[in-house]
Amino acid sequence: MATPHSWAAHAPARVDGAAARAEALTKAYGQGDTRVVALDAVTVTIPRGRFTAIMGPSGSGKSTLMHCLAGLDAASAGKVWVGDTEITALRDKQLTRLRRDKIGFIFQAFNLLPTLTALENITLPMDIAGRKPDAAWLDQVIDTVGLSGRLKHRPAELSGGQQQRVACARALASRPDIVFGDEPTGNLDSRSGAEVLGFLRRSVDDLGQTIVMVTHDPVAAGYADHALFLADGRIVDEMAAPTAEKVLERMKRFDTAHRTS
Ligand SMILES: Nc1ncnc2c1ncn2[C@@H]1O[C@H](COP(=O)(O)OP(=O)(O)OP(=O)(O)O)[C@@H](O)[C@H]1O
Repeated sequence: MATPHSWAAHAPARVDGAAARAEALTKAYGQGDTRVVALDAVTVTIPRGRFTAIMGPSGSGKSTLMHCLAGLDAASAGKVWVGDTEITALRDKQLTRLRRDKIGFIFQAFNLLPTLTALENITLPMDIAGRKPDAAWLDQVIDTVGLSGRLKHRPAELSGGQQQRVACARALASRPDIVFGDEPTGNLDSRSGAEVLGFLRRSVDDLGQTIVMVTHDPVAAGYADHALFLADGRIVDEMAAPTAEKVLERMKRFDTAHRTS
């Protein structure tokens, strides 16, 4: 399977600054004896116009990091910025607006509305926000996801991979600054997963999108420009131009460390 070979080969035109960043980001759940530190003073920068994969063993804090960077979960300490906006300083209403206008989400479950067509699902968040989609951009997104012939179909008439491509198009339709994916291929067979990952890759290369994806799958991480590795709530390693093989090797070292600790 083709995976990106080098960072430079996939560099899009727009690679200026940080799409998001965190400084000493700490997230703890619970109190006293039941307190769990899911993120322990994480400092990280998500580069604009790149595809970043977040990897690590189960329970290492991947989803928590994504949720805090996306403003879905509040930090216990530290600061988070999306673009130039410090989201840890925003009130709920401002945060909701920022999430709606600047961030796209793709989840493991496709979360499509069964009664709406593919096209209606894609434009739903913008319809709710009372915003008109940019027609040229929407055409480009639909073209990139390869759904042009299926826009009138309802989710039940689409394969899992096609449904997730609708969810990808929905995340991109409002032209967000950053798209977060939490195991976006977790419910797909490997062929459908490859389709979705290929689309995410193209949205970075052709549309200049910024993507952050949490995944367990080394093959999925091989589509990214850059992988971050979390363990016990800390970033313990980074890898430029990851390949499935290199990521698998790195993940095996976690297993060994776990067995010997
Ligand atoms: N709502 C919560 N309440 C209490 N503890 C939580 C909560 N959410 C996460 N945790 C704990 O925080 C730690 C990090 O969880 P997180 O879901 O971020 O890990 P992960 O790397 O995404 O795991 P997985 O790969 O299994 O999805 C874990 O120990 C988890 O049990």
